[in-house]
Amino acid sequence: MPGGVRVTAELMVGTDLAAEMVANAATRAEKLRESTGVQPCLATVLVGDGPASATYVRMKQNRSKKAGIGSRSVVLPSATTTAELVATLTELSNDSAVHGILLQHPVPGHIDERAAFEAIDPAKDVDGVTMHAFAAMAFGEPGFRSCTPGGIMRLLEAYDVPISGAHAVVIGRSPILGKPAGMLLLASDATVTYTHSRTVGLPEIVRTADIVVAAVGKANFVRGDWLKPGAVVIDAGYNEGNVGDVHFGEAAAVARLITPVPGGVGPMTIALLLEQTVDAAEAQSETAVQSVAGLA
Ligand SMILES: Nc1nc2c(c(=O)[nH]1)N[C@@H](CN(C=O)c1ccc(C(=O)N[C@@H](CCC(=O)O)C(=O)O)cc1)CN2
Repeated sequence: MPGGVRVTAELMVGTDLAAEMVANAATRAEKLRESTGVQPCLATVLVGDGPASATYVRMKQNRSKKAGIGSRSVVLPSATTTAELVATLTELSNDSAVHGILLQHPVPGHIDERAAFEAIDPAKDVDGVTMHAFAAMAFGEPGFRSCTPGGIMRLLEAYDVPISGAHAVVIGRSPILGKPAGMLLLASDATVTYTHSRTVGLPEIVRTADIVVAAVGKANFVRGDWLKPGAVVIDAGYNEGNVGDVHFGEAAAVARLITPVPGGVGPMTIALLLEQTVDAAEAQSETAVQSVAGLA
């Protein structure tokens, strides 16, 4: 928690809710193992040696392990080509012992990340990065959610934030965060404004928001005087040193509700990943049973 600041906003804490979700996923994983002998398994794919990405992947593996979810770790060199990465993801997609696949974002710049994401079988896309998952989010249909955006929606729900009719301003348009976050908010009947690096007059636009989702990857980027008093502020930033995209001290004096960094959106991201891995394992073992019975 950022120290020494005057906080008038209520904190939207993700840690407890995330812990509940992980405990629930662990119970379901255990039940599945007892009833079918199947242990949910998440394959993580990391390309290159970026220390932050390596840390996040390790966190995902450690938390999987604690929840009784198996993990398969694939680490590829920075020079990996798009074709090689696609081949790895296709192989994992065809491996019946793997139920969920996560390709850590970002991949090195020479790789076509969209082509790589699309090599993930939608049934194993527990990180919600394929176009299939995006369409389900956009149309409000069931399916895997991108983990941070899905986690944000759970937090908004847990804190009874009215979404229908609210003006939500999303800052950032990354494929794993800003874009799907806007789609999920739209599917819940918010009026959504996407903003990004080419947006003109960003502070004025943000000042009209009832809900602000900051997902730019720039530490302390959103200032207190950009916010409408009483706004709900979701800080989805994960910058070096555990600093968010929102200037917490300034924003917490203006907002009604605000997520802290750390302890806000971050833990929800991993909790949803584990929950969706168990969802995938349950669905795949059900399909396997049906196919043995000649029903699938
Ligand atoms: N394929 C994906 N790539 C990336 C994603 C993603 O969801 N899918 N998200 C981001 C970062 N990220 C996971 O990869 C991530 C960042 C931070 C946290 C987190 O829990 N942070 C803690 C603080 C860190 C700590 O406890 O040491 C917090 O906010 O409380 C989780 C996930 C990038 N790429």
